[in-house]
Amino acid sequence: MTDHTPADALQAIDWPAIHATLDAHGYAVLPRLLSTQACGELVALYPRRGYFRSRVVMGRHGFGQGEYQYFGYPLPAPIGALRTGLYPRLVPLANQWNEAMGIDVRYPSTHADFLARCREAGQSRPTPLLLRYEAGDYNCLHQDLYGEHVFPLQLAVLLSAPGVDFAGGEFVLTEQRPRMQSRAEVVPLAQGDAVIFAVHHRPVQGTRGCYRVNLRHGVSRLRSGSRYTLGIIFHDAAA
Ligand SMILES: O=C(O)CCC(=O)C(=O)O
Ligand SMILES: [Fe+2]
Repeated sequence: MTDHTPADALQAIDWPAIHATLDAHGYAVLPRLLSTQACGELVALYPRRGYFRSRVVMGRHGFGQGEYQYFGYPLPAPIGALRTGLYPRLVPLANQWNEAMGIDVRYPSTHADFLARCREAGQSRPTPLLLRYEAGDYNCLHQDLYGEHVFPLQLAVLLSAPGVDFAGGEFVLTEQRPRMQSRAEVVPLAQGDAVIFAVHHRPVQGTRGCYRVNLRHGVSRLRSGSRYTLGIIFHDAAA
């Protein structure tokens, strides 16, 4: 979508189809959400420390191997626009999921109002991030929970070109169903593709009513090259 703004790209998406896919599988891919050029511009931010509030070396925390940096406020324009523009498209599904899971929380229709709710609970630090993996690096299965307030869907955009910039490094999701063994799903992504996925859990309709499955996501080991990702999480983090 080289000549389109993020707002145009979001406008062109068939959201009912995305919601149906998220309901069925817990994740959905938005092909070519970002152009090759936009991906390159985001990767180029990585060494520019002024954009970021903190850097995490994953190996120091047992999170895997590789590193990531959280953006500070104000977010770079394309990231802020994506976060603000995506949120209202996901609210109807987030509210349906909570209703189906018997969770009382409902989400306000604008991201500004949801961030205000986060802030009142002490969650005021921005969570969008850039991740960088080199050969041998990986991201252990995890959930991006940063406090009491959680928006149930998040997004990751692959900024590098698989097969060109790197090999291996697949995006992986696992689902743990109650009293059952976990199931893994590998999500093939091209450069600029985004995957929307459940942060924590999602409802699944069974023969005897609705149950919750617990999701985790991570990245398999990079065989070679380097791989960058943009992560967009809608709740902010506690200090
Ligand atoms: O690098 C990836 O594909 C996964 C990034 C991630 O864990 C996230 O965006 O929350
Ligand atoms: Fe994550």
